[in-house]
Amino acid sequence: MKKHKLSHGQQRRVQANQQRRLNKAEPHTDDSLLGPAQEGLVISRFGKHADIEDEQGQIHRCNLRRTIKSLVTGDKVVWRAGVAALDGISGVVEAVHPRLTLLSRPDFYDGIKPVAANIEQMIIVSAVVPEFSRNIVDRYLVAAENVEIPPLLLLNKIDLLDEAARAKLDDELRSYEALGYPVLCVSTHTGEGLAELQARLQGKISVFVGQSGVGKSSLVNALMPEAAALIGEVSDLSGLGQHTTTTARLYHFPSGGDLIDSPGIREFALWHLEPERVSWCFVEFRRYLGGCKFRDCKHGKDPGCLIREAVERGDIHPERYENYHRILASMTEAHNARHLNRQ
Ligand SMILES: Nc1nc2c(ncn2[C@@H]2O[C@H](COP(=O)(O)OP(=O)(O)OP(=O)(O)O)[C@@H](O)[C@H]2O)c(=O)[nH]1
Ligand SMILES: [Zn+2]
Repeated sequence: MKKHKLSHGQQRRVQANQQRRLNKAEPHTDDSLLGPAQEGLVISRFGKHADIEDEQGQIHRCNLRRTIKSLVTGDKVVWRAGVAALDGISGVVEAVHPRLTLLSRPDFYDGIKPVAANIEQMIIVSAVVPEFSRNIVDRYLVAAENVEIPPLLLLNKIDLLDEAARAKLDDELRSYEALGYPVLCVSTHTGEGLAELQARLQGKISVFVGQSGVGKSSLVNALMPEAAALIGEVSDLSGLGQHTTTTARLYHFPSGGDLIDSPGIREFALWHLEPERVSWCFVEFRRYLGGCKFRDCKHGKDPGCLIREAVERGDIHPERYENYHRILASMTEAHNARHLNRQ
């Protein structure tokens, strides 16, 4: 779509409106009444406010300084407490610390929208029934590699497998462990593997991602019974009435570690990446990248392709190679479909 140009008069009006909005966003707090600067953690962000947890675990609803360009759940901040005002606001966020990681999603208006910061572990949940899907797992692994958040493969509903099926699955899983990915089999029904999962959650911020029906809600329920009911609902501590259905929220597991969750995060998926990036996201391809005979090698039938040769030698799993091409093909298809829609 073509953007049309604004006249000078229109531009001035747009600027004046923006300024008015900014003025409104400025905290009505009197700086002389603010306490000393302290560290905090963003539990949730909505509109012009954020719930900040202090180092004692207390939550304060804060305004944001105008200088803050972006603030999301999981951000570590510097903030100052103020006198609780009638509207429930009791502090100001002054600055945001640099982020270790950032999860974003495509946004219709802004292109891409940040959703959560500082996630340290992406738990890719899949179910072993109707069957374990390498293709889905590989797509999520690419998504995790792309945002550079270490993944953990979690196979749920393990109670539904008999011994033979379990042995077959273990073979498949060993090929992922060989790539350096940790793998864990659990059952929220029998409790198998949950203690090990709790150990894996310690000391970091995790997210659960995976397709509908794999058991993410059951997992949250099993690990955090009292918070599960809240997730995806309105978080409204002050009665301000903002609906935050899609806002991500940070929860503490009673057994240690943190979870950032929202319906949007659970559906986190792979969107368009450049083909070179997809190749890089297949960790076992990295050592060969740049070494193929042709610089623009598509790693298909091209002569002198190091990656295909590695598959033929048995150094790369044939299904990983197949899924790599499937991912590229589905991206091209989606890209072409979008392009057609725009014409
Ligand atoms: N047999 C078995 N069934 C399970 C297990 N965990 C979850 N389920 C069942 O799987 C179904 C889906 O579980 P949910 O927890 O709702 O899955 P979800 O991933 O949250 O799905 P959405 O809410 O659709 O995103 C439910 O019927 C659960 O009872 C398990 O360990 N074993
Ligand atoms: Zn190649």
